[in-house]
Amino acid sequence: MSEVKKIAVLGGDGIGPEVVGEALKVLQKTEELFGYKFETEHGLFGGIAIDEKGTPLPQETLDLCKSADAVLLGAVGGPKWDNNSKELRPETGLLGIRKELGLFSNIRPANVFDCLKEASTLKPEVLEGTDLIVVRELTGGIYFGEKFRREGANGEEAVDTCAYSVQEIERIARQAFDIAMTRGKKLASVDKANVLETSRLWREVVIRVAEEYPEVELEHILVDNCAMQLLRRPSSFDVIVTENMFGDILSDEAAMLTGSIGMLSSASLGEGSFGLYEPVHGSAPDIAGQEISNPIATILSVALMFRLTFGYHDAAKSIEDAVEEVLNAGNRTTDIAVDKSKALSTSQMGDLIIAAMKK
Ligand SMILES: NC(=O)c1ccc[n+]([C@@H]2O[C@H](COP(=O)([O-])OP(=O)(O)OC[C@H]3O[C@@H](n4cnc5c(N)ncnc54)[C@H](O)[C@@H]3O)[C@@H](O)[C@H]2O)c1
Ligand SMILES: CC(C)[C@H](C(=O)O)[C@@H](O)C(=O)O
Ligand SMILES: [Mg+2]
Repeated sequence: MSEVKKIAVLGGDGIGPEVVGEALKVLQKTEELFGYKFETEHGLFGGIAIDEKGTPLPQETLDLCKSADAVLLGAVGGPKWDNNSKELRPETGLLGIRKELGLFSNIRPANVFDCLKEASTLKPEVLEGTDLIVVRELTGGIYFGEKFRREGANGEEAVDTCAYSVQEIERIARQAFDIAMTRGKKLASVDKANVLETSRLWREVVIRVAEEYPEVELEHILVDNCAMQLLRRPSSFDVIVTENMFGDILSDEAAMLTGSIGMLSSASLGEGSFGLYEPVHGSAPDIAGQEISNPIATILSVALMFRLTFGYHDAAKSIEDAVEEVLNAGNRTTDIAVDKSKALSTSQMGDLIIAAMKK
């Protein structure tokens, strides 16, 4: 009998609750197939928490996450809260939870399913063999630097500061090298060292850490060039490590190699096995409530949770194989469909995936 794993479930806003709903079906199917036991507890987070509790990250939600083995998150945000002050923005809760839980490493895999090459805007021959992971630093940089307004020579100015310590760069670099060692032993470190002081330090530290990993082939690449090379030679990348904001942007770009942002899963990790798992996409207000969102990113995030936090590799493989089987059979949600008139709903896609899961 396996021990019960406690999962804090934060549906959030927009399409968050609907994609998380499909992931919960996957948890239930895993219990039936593999005998693993999960206890799920829901928490208010994001815009809905602002509406009901007056803050995007209520203390009880944070306590719930801290008492859990892992967190499953949908997405937060939406136009309703866009003009709120910083404290009352859903996104502030997202940054807060990452910081409070010490989740400095954000792993965003982009592997291209052969049958989805048709959904990508790139030519199939350019995509051939593309399987990369973006390792994004998640609790530092410009997102967390001092921010303020001031009176400048020409009137009001806004200031965002970007800081990185050696220790912050070292730990994310080690994570990325460790991941590269388990894969193709290639690491691209992305920075803007021709302009930014934080990037100069980033490069120095990555070069130092690289001495511990002589087997890994290290490439330094400037972020603007990387954005271009991701579209020109995506299959040449294995692991990409970069700072917070560059990682945010490059991972959305990498999503389009897979066909849709609705395909990209993520794991946010700290020093231990605890992790927060969420799709890379947001709350998609433009399609919220229509039941047409793609639940695969969230379902694949559950597979990441099984692998990285629980060590349930059999169940993770069952999910990944089921997703591939369902896609190979031609099933598509709107975002990845060529013929949109035949697209499935969110729950139809979820149901097909759980039906395809095997022990
Ligand atoms: N982790 C998060 O919670 C997170 C991440 C990104 C954005 N956001 C927030 O979400 C809100 C909307 O942001 P945005 O529109 O820039 O980005 P978004 O990722 O929500 O949507 C971008 C586009 O992708 C589509 N899309 C996203 N997920 C999809 C899915 N699963 N299936 C099909 N199509 C999908 C949307 O319909 C939209 O056209 C903002 O408030 C933003 O701050 C939250
Ligand atoms: C919503 C926003 C704060 C968030 C980020 O920039 O980290 C999102 O874009 C993401 O990628 O998770
Ligand atoms: Mg983002």
